[in-house]
Amino acid sequence: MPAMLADVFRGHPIHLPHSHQPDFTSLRELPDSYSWTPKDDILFAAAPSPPTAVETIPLIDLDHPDAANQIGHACRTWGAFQIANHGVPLSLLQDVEFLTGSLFGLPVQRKLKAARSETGVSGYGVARIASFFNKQMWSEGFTITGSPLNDFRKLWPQHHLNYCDIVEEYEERMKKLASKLMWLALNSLGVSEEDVEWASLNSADLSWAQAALQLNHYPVCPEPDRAMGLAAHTDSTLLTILYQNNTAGLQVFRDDLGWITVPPVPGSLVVNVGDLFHILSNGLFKSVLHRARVNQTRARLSVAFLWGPQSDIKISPVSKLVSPLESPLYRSVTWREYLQTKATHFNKALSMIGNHREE
Ligand SMILES: C=C1C[C@]23C[C@@]1(O)CC[C@H]2[C@@]12CCC[C@@](C)(C(=O)O1)[C@H]2[C@@H]3C(=O)O
Ligand SMILES: O=C(O)CCC(=O)C(=O)O
Ligand SMILES: [Fe+2]
Repeated sequence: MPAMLADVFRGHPIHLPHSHQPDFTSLRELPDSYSWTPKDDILFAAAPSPPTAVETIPLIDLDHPDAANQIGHACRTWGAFQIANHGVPLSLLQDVEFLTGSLFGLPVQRKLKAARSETGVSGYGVARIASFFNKQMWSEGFTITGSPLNDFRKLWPQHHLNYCDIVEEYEERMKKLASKLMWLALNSLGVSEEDVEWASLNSADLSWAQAALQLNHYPVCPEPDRAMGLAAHTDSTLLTILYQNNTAGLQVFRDDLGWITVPPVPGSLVVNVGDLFHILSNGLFKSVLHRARVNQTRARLSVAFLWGPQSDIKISPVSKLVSPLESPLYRSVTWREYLQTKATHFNKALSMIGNHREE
């Protein structure tokens, strides 16, 4: 029985005050505990892109004959891109958005019945990275790993089965899409299935992979310029596929450009390179630093499909991508070890896996 994501934080309890969430809707002013300054996050005030900025992550049509190269280029330059013609039915995206809105619209006491435990992954609460910041984030989240049945029964005693079906179908579609994207990106580097033996059993067998679904809600905020929806982070995944409702808020960071907003494109999905893909590609693909801002007029919802290998598979740079005269940039690591390193060292985790830490 492979170790599952749900066990990953058993030895890493974290105390987060899920139950002290304010009633976001009733606040006219931002409480001090939600007011961020550059002292709370050094990149908080880093150059935001002007509203007229033309540059943002590329939108790639998966039906385009050159899609693999476009994906490879986006992974090397931005670590993120949007996709159209991805094959996930619009009706399913709408169902997932409806489920997410309905979940966060429940009374807080009901949501707390499914609160995430201190050592758990699944359930309702603030993002796990909240423990690294002095200020609170203007958001609430719900994480799903494995079957959501038990949690959903507590949330919707009558309709939980319908919602479970939606999650199951969404995860099924997402895992096929994630695998397709991974191979398109790797193929663009000349890496094929024989070069990654743990993932190459046969392309229809995705049992080497696992995932978590993170639902996010960013309520309308009275003072968005001082608030933070989800603080800057990279995902620990191979790839993350993100659905955002029709409300801007996601930003990606580029050293040369600062924070760049990712405009919502109806029906499209955002793809982020995660830290494990950065490691696998020996640093050629960049795991993207991203965050979510909030606004004064429209609540924002997002759904992140966080995808990686089974917890005990060792990920190391593909040997074809390491020059014969150099050692790999990263040592090998399982997703379990990496999540645990991240739980303790947050954004330093990737450099801690590096083989050249003194540089
Ligand atoms: C598999 C996982 C990735 C994640 C930690 C988790 O165990 C489940 C939630 C994921 C999430 C979503 C919001 C941002 C993030 C950094 C966090 O705090 O929880 C990611 C984690 C991650 O990618 O490291
Ligand atoms: O809400 C967003 O746009 C970002 C969400 C995110 O980064 C995450 O869930 O990991
Ligand atoms: Fe993220």
